Formats: sequence, structure tokens, C-alpha cells
Amino acid sequence: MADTPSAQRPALPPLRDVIARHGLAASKALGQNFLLDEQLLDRIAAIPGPLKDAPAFEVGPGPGGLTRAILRAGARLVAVERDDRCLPALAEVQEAFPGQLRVIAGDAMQVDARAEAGEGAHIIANLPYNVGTPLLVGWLSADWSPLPWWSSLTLMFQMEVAERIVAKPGTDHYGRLAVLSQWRSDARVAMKVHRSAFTPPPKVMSAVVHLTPKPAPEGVALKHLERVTAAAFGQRRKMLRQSLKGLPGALDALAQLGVDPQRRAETLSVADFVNVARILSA
Ligand SMILES: C[S@@+](CC[C@H](N)C(=O)[O-])C[C@H]1O[C@@H](n2cnc3c(N)ncnc32)[C@H](O)[C@@H]1O
Repeated sequence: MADTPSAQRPALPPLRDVIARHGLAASKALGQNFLLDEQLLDRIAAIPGPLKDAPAFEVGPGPGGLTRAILRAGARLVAVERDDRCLPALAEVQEAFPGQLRVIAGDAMQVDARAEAGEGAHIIANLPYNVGTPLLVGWLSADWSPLPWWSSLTLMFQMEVAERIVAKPGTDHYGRLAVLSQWRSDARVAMKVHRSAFTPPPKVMSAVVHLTPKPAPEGVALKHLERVTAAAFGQRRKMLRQSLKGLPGALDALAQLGVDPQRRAETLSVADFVNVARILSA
């Protein structure tokens, strides 16, 4: 798709004016904390790398700040917004970037992102806090043969969630989300964002996490990885011989791998969990 030279695009008003004109008082229930600093938004949109003519998918465009930045980078974007009040503002963005943006009015939890955005899409979003983790888990649980349908995830989370995604063994944040994220992707905190950058400011700091998929280890069924991590971290202070007792085959798998059952879940590496799941999958 041809990129519209910026000189030919109608100028878009500042985001603060857009919010005022369309009466977009932030809804707490919808997790609305808007980013209005266009330079910061351009830096976030640059995290996945070049986007010119690439398919992209955004959850919760709101008044369209991050949307504009993704479009300036040249992507072909599908954006899903649940709050109908934002649609007129998004129609203006659509006009400024002809042919580049399609907006779906609805709940991102109900939308088939793969069908809407297409193979190889980059998913980029300042996620509403209440659906951020379930959406991430859904994208990480996609068919993986040998890679998922999406090319990368660039996602703003509350700092605590970001820490749980990138956590290393032996740390308090290490748990199911870290294992699920890291067995399937290289995950890193790409940017920390101070609460004052948002309107209104949330109570806590945020961070943008960048995940790029890696080929799935062979012979490991996701359901077994989920079972073993659920059991092990469900009782994270207990020894594995206790927490995995109810999961058929799990203690034998530890023995086969030479993992001491007196250890606790948080001391096992991602590879250890994957190896247990591989034995259970056989
Ligand atoms: C944190 S705000 C981000 C807004 C904008 N992208 C920005 O960066 O300023 C989250 C956005 O997600 C929208 N939202 C909340 N729940 C949603 C859902 N289930 N599906 C789609 N959008 C949702 C909210 O209405 C809001 O616009």
C-alpha cells in the first residue's frame, strides 16, 4: 500500500484537543489511561522495527495516539476498540491515513485477531489492565508450527505484570507467566514508562514488553506445560515432591531428569519445566 507523504496528510489536532472535543472522560472500568506525548508514542511504535506496509493489530486505540504513531511508521493497521465514544476520533485518524486503518468496534477478547489482522501481524498495544494478561496468554497459546501467526508483540503493561513476564528463576516474580512467555519467546522490557506520562496517571509505573517468538521445542504439548506449572506454582513454597504429587507421571519425570524433588518450583529453569512437560507429552 502506498504511504501518504506527510505533507499531503490533513494535520491531526493535538490529542488533548481530540479528547476534549469528543468528551472522552477516561473510564476506569475500561482501563483508560491515555498516552498523549507523540514523541513517546513514536518511540513505542519503533520497538518492533520497520513497519512500512507490514500488517499490525492494536487493542484499544482509544483517542488514537499510539494508532497515529503506528500509522506514521507505515503499517496497515487493524484496531479493536470497545468504547464507542472513541469511534469519531478514530474516524478522523482513518481519514488522515487513507487506506491504512480499519477499526473494529468491539471487545478484543471476542475478536479473531489472526483472521482480522492477517499472518505475520505485529501486535502493538497500550493494553487495558483488565484484559492484558488474558490476551497475552491467548497469543502465546496460538498454534506454533514452527512459529505463531504473529511476528512480534509490543505491549504496555503495569510494571508488575511486565516483571512477571521477564522474571528469572529464583525471583519473586518468576511463575507461570514467565515460563509460558519465555518458552515461546524472547521477552524483554523495552521501555519503562512513568505514571506521569498517562492521562489520567495510573497508580503504578508501566513498562513496554517486547516479545519475539522462537520455534517451539519439539514434542512438548502446551497443555502439559500448563499442568505442570499450575501444579508447581500453585503451591510455590512447597517442595516439588509435594506440589507435583497429584500430577500423574510428574515425579517420575523429575527422577528421569535428575531434578531433586526437594526443590521448589521457583528454582527450576524454563528448560526444566519444558523437559518435564516433554516427558509428560510422550
Ligand atoms: C490504556 S488505554 C490505551 C488507549 C490508547 N491506545 C493510548 O495509548 O492512549 C486502553 C484502551 O483499551 C480500550 N479497551 C478496554 N477494554 C477493551 C476490550 N476488551 N477490547 C478492546 N478495547 C478495550 C479502552 O477503551 C481504551 O481505549
